[in-house]
This record gives sequence, C-alpha cells and structure tokens, in this order.
Amino acid sequence: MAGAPGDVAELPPRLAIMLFRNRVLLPGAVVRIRCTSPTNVRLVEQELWQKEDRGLIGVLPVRDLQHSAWESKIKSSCNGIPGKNSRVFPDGSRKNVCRGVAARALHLSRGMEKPSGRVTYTVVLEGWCRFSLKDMNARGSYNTARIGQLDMTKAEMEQAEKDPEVQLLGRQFKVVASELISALEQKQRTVGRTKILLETTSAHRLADIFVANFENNFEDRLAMLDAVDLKQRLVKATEIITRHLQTIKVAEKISQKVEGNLSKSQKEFLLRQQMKAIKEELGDNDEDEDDVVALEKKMQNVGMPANVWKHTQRELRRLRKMQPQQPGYGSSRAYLELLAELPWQISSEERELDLVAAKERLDSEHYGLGKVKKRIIEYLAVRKLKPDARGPVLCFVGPPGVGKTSLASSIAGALGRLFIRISLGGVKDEADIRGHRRTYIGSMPGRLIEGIKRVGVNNPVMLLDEIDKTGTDVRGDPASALLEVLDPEQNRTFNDHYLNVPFDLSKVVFVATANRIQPISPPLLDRMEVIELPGYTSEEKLCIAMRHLIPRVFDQHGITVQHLKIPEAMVELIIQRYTREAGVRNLERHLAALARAAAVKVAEREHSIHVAREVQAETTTTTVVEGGEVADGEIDMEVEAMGVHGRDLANAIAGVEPWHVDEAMVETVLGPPKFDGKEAAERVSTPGVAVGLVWTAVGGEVQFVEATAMTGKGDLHLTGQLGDVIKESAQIALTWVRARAAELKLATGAGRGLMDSRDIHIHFPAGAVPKDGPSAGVTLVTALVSLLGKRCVRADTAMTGEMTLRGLVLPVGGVKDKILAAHRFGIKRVILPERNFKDLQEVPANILANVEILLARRMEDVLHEAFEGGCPWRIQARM
Ligand SMILES: Nc1ncnc2c1ncn2[C@@H]1O[C@H](COP(=O)(O)OP(=O)(O)OP(=O)(O)O)[C@@H](O)[C@H]1O
Repeated sequence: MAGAPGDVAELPPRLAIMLFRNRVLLPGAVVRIRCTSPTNVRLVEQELWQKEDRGLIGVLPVRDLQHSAWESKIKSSCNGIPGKNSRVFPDGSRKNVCRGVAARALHLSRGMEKPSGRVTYTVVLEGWCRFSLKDMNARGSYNTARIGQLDMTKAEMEQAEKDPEVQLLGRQFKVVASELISALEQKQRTVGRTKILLETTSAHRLADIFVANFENNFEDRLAMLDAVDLKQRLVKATEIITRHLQTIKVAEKISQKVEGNLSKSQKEFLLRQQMKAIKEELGDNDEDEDDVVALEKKMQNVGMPANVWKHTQRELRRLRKMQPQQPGYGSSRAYLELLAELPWQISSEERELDLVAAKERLDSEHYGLGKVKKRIIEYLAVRKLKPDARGPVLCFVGPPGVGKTSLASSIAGALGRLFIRISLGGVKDEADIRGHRRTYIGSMPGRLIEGIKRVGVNNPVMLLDEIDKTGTDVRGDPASALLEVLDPEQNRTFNDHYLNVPFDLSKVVFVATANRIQPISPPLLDRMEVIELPGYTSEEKLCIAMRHLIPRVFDQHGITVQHLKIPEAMVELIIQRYTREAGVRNLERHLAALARAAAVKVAEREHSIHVAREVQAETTTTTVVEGGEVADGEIDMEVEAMGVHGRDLANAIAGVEPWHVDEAMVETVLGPPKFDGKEAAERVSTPGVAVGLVWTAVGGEVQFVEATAMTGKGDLHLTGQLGDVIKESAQIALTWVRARAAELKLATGAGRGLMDSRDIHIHFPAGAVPKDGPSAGVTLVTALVSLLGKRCVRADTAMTGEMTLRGLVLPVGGVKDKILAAHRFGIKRVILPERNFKDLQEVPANILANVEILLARRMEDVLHEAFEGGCPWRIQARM
C-alpha cells in the first residue's frame, strides 16, 4: 500500500473500527487524537502500535445521540446482518449510508503509564479512502467490521477523470477554491500550503481536503463523505466552498461599511481609547493626557489670533506624542501654558476719562509737583480726545523716592487700567526684554511678556522702571529691544523670542522712570518725553509726611491717631537728623519704624486690658444691695466681663491717651541721629579740606575733598571712585595753584617747601559714589590753597564749578539739586559759577531764603569767599 490518500490500491476486507463522535474524517484530512478509553487504547495498541507496518483502521463518524444507539445496534442488528449497513438517525429512520474512512497513522506516541496501569496514546491519523460498512463485530475488545472499498483505484480514477463533465466540474471547483484562497490571503492568513495543493492536486481530492479544512459543519462533512460519485462530490464541494466564500465576502463588506461610517473624530476616539488602554497596561499615568485636554480647552477660549492658534495646535500635537518622562515634555508644556495664559483678547474696560476726577486724584495722592501734574493732565486730555493717539511715552526722571512710581500708578488709576511695574535695573541681556529662544535650556519669556501674563490684560499701564539702568554688553543691547517696544509702529507685532509668535503690545500705555537722563541712549530718549522730578525741600517733605506718608503708614500698620501722634516738630527732626535724601523713601521708612513700635505698644495694652477685665469679672460677681447692706440671695445687679477682642480694641482703649512721639522716643526707635548739621564744620576745621557739591544718580550730593602733603618728589596722587575727567581737573587745579604760588603767597616759607618737594595726595572720601563730572575743579583748588596756605575753609560754605587753566570758573549742571543737597546738609552759603545764575529760577524760594548764593566768575573770587576774612591774599571779589 502506497501513494497519496485517495490513490488507493486495495483495502483489506476487515478493519478495526474507531468511532468518531460528531466528527467526520475525510480522505486527505489529518487529525490528531488522544486515545484514553480502554477500547480505543486496545485498538491502537493492537492495530497500530504493535504492527511493524503502518496499520490501517476504519474511522466511523457517529452523532452524539447515535453513539449509544450504535453500541447496541452494532451488537444487535449490524453485527452479521449484511445489507443492514445503515446510519440510524434520531427519528429512528434508517438510511443506507453507513460509511467511514480508512485511515493510516502518520505518527504514534504512547503516554506514560499511570500508577493504575492505564496508558494513553496520541495518534496522528490521515484519512485514506472511503469504505462502506458491511457488518460489524463487537465481540473482541474493540469493534471490527467487514468493509467494502468505495473510492476508486488510481487506474479507475484516471479513467473517470477523462469524463468532460468531471473535468468541467473540477475546473469550476478549482476556480472557487482559488477565490477562497485569495480572499483569505487578503486577511493575511497563512494559506501557503493550501495554495500549493491547488496546483498539484486533482480536483476530487482537493474537494475533500478543502471541505475538511474550511467546513466545520458535521452534516456537510457527512454529506461530503457520502459523495462517493466524483461528480456529486465536486458539486457538493463547490457548493460548500462557494457558501464559505460568500460568508467571508459579506463579513468583509460589513466591516468596510462600518469603518466607512466612522467619522474622523470617532476614529480618533477609538485610537485614543486604544492608547489609553496601552498606557494603562504600561502603567503610565493618564492624568497628563487629561491635563492636555484641559489645556487645549483653555486655549480655545482665550481668543488667539488664527496664526497663533495654528502654531499652538502644532505644539499640542507634538506634546501629545511625548511621554511625560521624556526630556522636553516639561518645557513644551510650560510653553503651551504660557500661550494659554496670555491675554490675547482680554482688555480691562477703560472707563470714560474724567479729567477733573483725574486731577483730584493726582492732587489727593501727591503733594506739590504742580508742573508734573499739569503735564500729566495734558497727556490724559490728549488721550481722551484721541484714544489711539501715538503720544510720547512719559519718562519721569529724578532721584529715588520722589514719587515717580506712584505717579505712574496714579495715571493707571485715572485711566481705570491695571498697573504693572517692570524693573529694568541691571538688565544687560537683550533676552531679559525679548526672552530666550526655546532651544536654550531653561529658556524663559522676556520681562514684558511675563508682566503681561502676570497682569492678565493686554491694555495695562506698564511702568518701565529704571530704564537708565539697562546696559549693553556681549549679550546684546536691551535698549534696542526697548526701542521696538516703545515704537507704536512695531509693538503691534512684538516678537518675544521665547513666545515665537507676535503679541500685540499696542494697547499698553507705557510710562518710564529713570534716575538720570545721561545713560539713556539717544534714540530711546527720542521716543520719550522727559518730566523731571528734582527732589523735595524739607518743607515739602514735611507736608508730604503729614498729609500722605503718616496716614498711609498708619493704615498699613493698623493703627490710628488714637494710638499714636507724631507732631510736626518730630517729623522735621527726622527729616533733618535722620535723612538726607532728595526723595521721601527713608523718611517713610522711619515713620514706619515709629508706627511699628506703636503697634507693639498697642498690642501690649490690649493684652493688659484683657487680663484686667477678666480679673474683674471674677471678683465682682458679687451682689450689691440697695441700702448698702449685703443680704444673701437677694441679687440686684450682676457685673459681667466685657469682651475686648478684635474690633472692640479701639473702643477698649478709646479712653487711653494716644502715644505722643517725642525726641526721646525717636532716639529709642531710630537710634542716635545720623546727621547733626555740624559734620561740615568739623571736617573743614583742618587745612586742606573743602566742601564741594556734586551731582550723582541720586540727585545732588555734598562731597568733601581732602588734600594732604607728604615726603616725595612733588607728584600728585588721587584716590576715591574717580573717573578720568576728575583726574584731569585735579591736574589743572595743581598746575594753577603752582603757577600762582607767589601771587597767592604760597611760594614762601613752608608753603614753598610743600609746593616743590612733597607729593600731594587728594582723596574723595564719600562712599562708593562714582564721580566723573567736571565740576570739582573749583573745590580742588580751594582744598589745595587751604592745605598749602594752612588756612581753613569757612565751615558753612560749599562750592561747585569747573575752571580753566587761566582761572575762569565755568558753569555746571544740576544746580537745583545741588542747592537742595546743600540745604539738606545744613550748609548756609553756596559758591556758584556766575553763569549758572539762570538755574536759580528753578530753586524754590524758601530754599533761596535759607541759603546764601555767591556767584563767581574767576577762581580768585571763589577763594575770596571760601576763606574766612583776614585771608593774606585777599582778592577783590567780582560779584
Ligand atoms: N509728592 C508726593 N506726595 C505724596 N507722596 C509722595 C510724593 N512723592 C513721593 N511720595 C511717596 O514716597 C514713596 C516713594 O515714592 P516712589 O516709590 O514713587 O518713588 P520713586 O521716585 O519711584 O523711586 P524709585 O526711583 O526708587 O523707584 C511712595 O510711597 C510715594 O507715594
């Protein structure tokens, strides 16, 4: 026996029969079965395992219901009754279709023997050819049957295949079969082996194999088994496979239709669900994803311009693709959060500008400053008439604490806009204004965008504080970035490097402040209108303190005039002895210190009142009986404790005298006076010291110049924080003095010796204030003449001015500030270059009434006024 299944030479007349419950083995099909029942185990053992040759057995399909019936039928009717080989159906009918398939074992394996002695076999069987059951013998340990071969032999088959009808049916079947293979191939199932069979195997054999492979229905398989006739078999197989093919096609169509009906968003939803599931599997936190959704929602509502929205969408997509642990996720998120938080469309409502109210507001918040307030009102009036007018940017220039910031905030109040202060002090990097590009690690938006984010509206009043303190270095020029900010043409599309999309700053009202004009770059200055605030006189400071600072400080510390009284005299004392500033910042600080001290006292008082009442409550819960007699049980009046907490505090101590600030208290709180008005007199009490007036970033300043002589070769040494110009001034001063030694009567005696053989050392001791102005020439000469003539300069005199080699005194700047500084310092006489006369108009009258101004054209005039009478070289002053 050889060849492929179906190519049957001859079957033996009797075969051992194995019953297949609800399964049909067809020729060409391969099954793997595990035999555990004693009958089958014995069958396998004897018919297959113990035979050297490959054994053949008969496989007979039976229905479940039939199974037991068969057992009995086989015993009663099938056995030994030829012609009764019929299949018994549940309805009791009998059909003459009792057929099976002879099968050969391709592989056999024997299971381990169990302790009970039982063994099992696993058999791989291949269907070989159909047979009919003639009779069954169940007398042995398993069934055997006499059989008759049904399938044709190879030679008969070849003959039959020549029939054109068989050939046609065969071709038809192969067409359907190959269609099925291609349909399955599309689904990427492994159908390779079946495909090969299609080309190499005859149609009738293929029919059995296809049905065995693709059809699970017991009845159909049974029908196939019954189809002994070739034509019938091909027709049956074509029908079964066609049906199978249709089912696949319909399923395909339905799934395509369903897919087509899914909208893009549904697909996205499905994909997201899948992603969520995957993330859950991976243990990734899904909160971030929810956050991103919230972020996107927020962004949809902030009214971004279309181009920004497009850009944002792109960034969002990028973020979604990232894992939260991935580097760059955090920065990408922070960036998107900034985009979501910026007020693209949010403006605070600008109320109708009431100029009268604005003026009242300015007056109520600031004392004096008449000119400044006038200019602000003009500025507001223009805005009222033409709201989108591209007026100049106001720039308040003045020393610290003169109210620049608070004026800007009053403008915001008058316009009904929000106020934001951007500090530009020390900004040297352009990125501080414009932000870093996002490629930098730790990049951030610039201060302007950051400020806009903080304030939350796109039309605030933005104060560019200390605009003069921006410097230029290798990291770029912040001033040029500011130019763009302040230019109405350009700030509509302000481009912050970090933001990377334009932001409209055109609705922002810019106000700037500076201590000095000089450091501001000319193009920037050109875009601004400078309003100077020079500093206050003592009288102005007193008024500011009484009207504005004290009420504000009290309010900030939760105390009232019922707790503390600061008399004017004490405020004056603080102004004179504890502060020497142009503004009122330190004054405010000192007043705050007094208020704090008072707050402590008030709190202590509160505590003592509280305890006293409680004691009273306990001891006075006694009975008071009219007539003065105490009678048990007769209660007329009960005395109750008073609550003195919280708001009752003011009432509780209402009866208590307010705390009056006196000199002793000022000293206790603020320490001993810092300035006593005698400093100048003390310092000029030795020859070689002169008092000059200089101008610095913090306004006018009093400056001592000390000159000494020591053994040397007649060199000049200069110390202090000095610039080149002042060094030159010192050289001119020495040259001038040496040239006039005789005239000044310095060239004789000790003076002469000092002049020629000794080094001169000039020192500017006042702190670390850099001094570069040219205006120290006059003071330097005076100090040298004092040193060499061994005469002291008048104690109450200060001077300012530059000079030429020929002794002409040149005009200088900042005269008003310098005179204010001298006044603060307690100096009574100021020597000025004659040509600065016009500057005196700016000096408040009350100052001029207190400080004597002496004007000089030549250096000799200055010297005449600087030294106290009796000067040996007294020169006629030309005033
Ligand atoms: N004329 C004034 N009337 C009332 N208060 C004033 C006046 N000038 C200054 N102040 C008060 O003095 C304090 C300091 O003023 P502000 O902070 O505006 O000074 P500034 O000139 O901006 O100083 P800086 O240049 O240091 O920022 C504030 O409390 C301010 O209200």
